[in-house]
Amino acid sequence: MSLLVKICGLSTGETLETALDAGADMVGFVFFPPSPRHVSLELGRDLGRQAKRRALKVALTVDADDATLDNIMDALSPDILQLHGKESVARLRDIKQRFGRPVMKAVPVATAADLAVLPGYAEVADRILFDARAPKDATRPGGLGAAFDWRLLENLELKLPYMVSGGLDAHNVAEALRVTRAGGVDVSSGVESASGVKDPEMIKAFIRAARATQDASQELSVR
Ligand SMILES: O=C(O)c1ccccc1N[C@@H]1O[C@H](COP(=O)(O)O)[C@@H](O)[C@H]1O
Repeated sequence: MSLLVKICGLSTGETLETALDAGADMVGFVFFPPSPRHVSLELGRDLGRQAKRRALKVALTVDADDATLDNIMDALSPDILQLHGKESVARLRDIKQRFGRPVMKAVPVATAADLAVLPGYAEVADRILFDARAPKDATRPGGLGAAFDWRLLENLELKLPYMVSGGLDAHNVAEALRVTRAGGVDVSSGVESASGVKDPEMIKAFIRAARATQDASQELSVR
C-alpha cells in the first residue's frame, strides 16, 4: 500500500496550495484555540473548499464537545476526525456514531507502557497516530516538534493502519519510516520556519523525502 503523507496545521491558502500541489494525501486543520495553528470556522470553511477532492481533509480537535464538532462538520466537512486529546474508547464510539466519519486517534508515546491502550482503541478507531507524549506543563498535547523513541514501535503488531508523527522533518522521516514501518507520516513543526508559520520549501522537501523512501522500497521489491 502506498505511503500516506499528511501535512498538518495548515492555515493559509498559499501553503495549503503548496501541500496539495506537492502531493499531500491528507491536509490537517487545527481547531484548538491554544495552538498557533488554530483556524477559525470561517477560515476552515475556505481552506476546506480549496482542498476538497484534492486531498483528505483532516480536522484536528482536542477533547472537543459535540457542539464544537457539529460546527466543524458544518464548516470543513472533514473526511477524517483526528482526536488528539484524552478521548476515551467510549467517546470515540459516540463520535463515530454521531458524525459518521472515520476517526484517527492520536496515542501519546513516551514509554512502552503507553502502548497498553492500543487494544481498546483498536476496537473503534479507523487509524492510530503515534505522537510524542507532551510534557505535563505543555499548552497543547502535540505539535511541539518533539520526537519519541521510534524503536518502541519496532515490534508492533497492530491490525489497524497507523501513522507516525512528532518531530518529523525532511531529514529524519526516512529513518522514522524504516524503524516504525508505519503506513503514513504526519508533520507540522518540521515544515515551519517559525511557530505556526508553514514554509513552502520545507513542505515540498518533506513530501519529497517521504516519497523517496517509498520509491526506494519499491525498487528493492522488484529486484
Ligand atoms: O499542531 C498543533 O498545534 C497541535 C495542537 C494540539 C494537538 C496536536 C497538534 N499537532 C499535531 O501533533 C503532531 C506532531 O506535530 P509536530 O510535527 O511535532 O509539530 C502532528 O500530528 C500534528 O498534527
